[in-house]
Amino acid sequence: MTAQLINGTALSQKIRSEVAARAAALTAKGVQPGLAVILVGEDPASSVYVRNKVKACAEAGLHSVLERYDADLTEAALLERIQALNSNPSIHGILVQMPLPRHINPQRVIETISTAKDVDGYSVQSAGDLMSGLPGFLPCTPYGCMKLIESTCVDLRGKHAVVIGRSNTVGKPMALLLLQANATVTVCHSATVDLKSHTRQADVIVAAVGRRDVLTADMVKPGAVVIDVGMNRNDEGKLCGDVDFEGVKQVAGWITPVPGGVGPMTIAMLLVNTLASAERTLP
Ligand SMILES: Nc1nc2c(c(=O)[nH]1)N[C@@H](CN(C=O)c1ccc(C(=O)N[C@@H](CCC(=O)O)C(=O)O)cc1)CN2
Ligand SMILES: [Mg+2]
Repeated sequence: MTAQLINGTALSQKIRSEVAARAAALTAKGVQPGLAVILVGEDPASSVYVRNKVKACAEAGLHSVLERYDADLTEAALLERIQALNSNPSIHGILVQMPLPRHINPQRVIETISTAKDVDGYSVQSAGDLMSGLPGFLPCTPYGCMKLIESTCVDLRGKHAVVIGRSNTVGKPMALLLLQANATVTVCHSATVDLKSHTRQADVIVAAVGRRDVLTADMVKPGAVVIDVGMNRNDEGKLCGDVDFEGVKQVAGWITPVPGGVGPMTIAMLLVNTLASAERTLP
């Protein structure tokens, strides 16, 4: 058996076209959705991601501003910039690219972003909204993973989903979203005893650890849906996920590749959130 590929690049393109159509309609009503992207420092990967976000905005008809600062920007100066963007009516979403330099407290930064503009869905309020089933911005990566799972047409109701990883940005919100979709959810992590005994029972596995080969073929039930959030480098320096793709695709029913799976969906869902934020400003 060979798994069917879940193509995140194709799905993200489709979502971005839908965003473009809705953004055009909103712009015609006098509200062009606007995103502010803040990058502090010179991290090469982060520079690529913010460039891709700005480009994705332009392609979908969203207006964006990119603010780049040197790595020695003070936390106070960054908070001041965020406050200015909070009160700028042409900006509907504010995003501070992570990771930040070590002298800046990321939680303080995130909490300074107005909840109404927290399109990364990282704030305590957004997390609480998700926890409570209230409307709010969903964090882009787990939101994208849900869209990838939906695209398989596998009904999550009553299914066993195993999330490997418990980060605030992926693992925990992922578990809540799967729960909301009526799956039975297990969260595994670094202290989990016998990870394989859990994953072997799973109909859906989301691997979000940040370490390659966390999930191998012997750990997967035949036919399972496997979503790989990892972004690592193999011995040849090639990008790879947390899943042993070549092995697991022989067993799984569906699988996301890296690259071309979850990554592109993160940016697509950022556009969805920014558009939704702008739509909320209409009377
Ligand atoms: N404020 C935020 N910071 C960070 C986030 C985030 O959602 N908000 N997520 C990551 C980085 N990230 C977006 O910011 C991101 C990472 C990867 C991709 C992506 O498309 N990856 C490609 C491969 C790219 C490559 O070749 O290097 C893929 O998987 O196909 C998009 C967005 C951390 N920081
Ligand atoms: Mg807040």
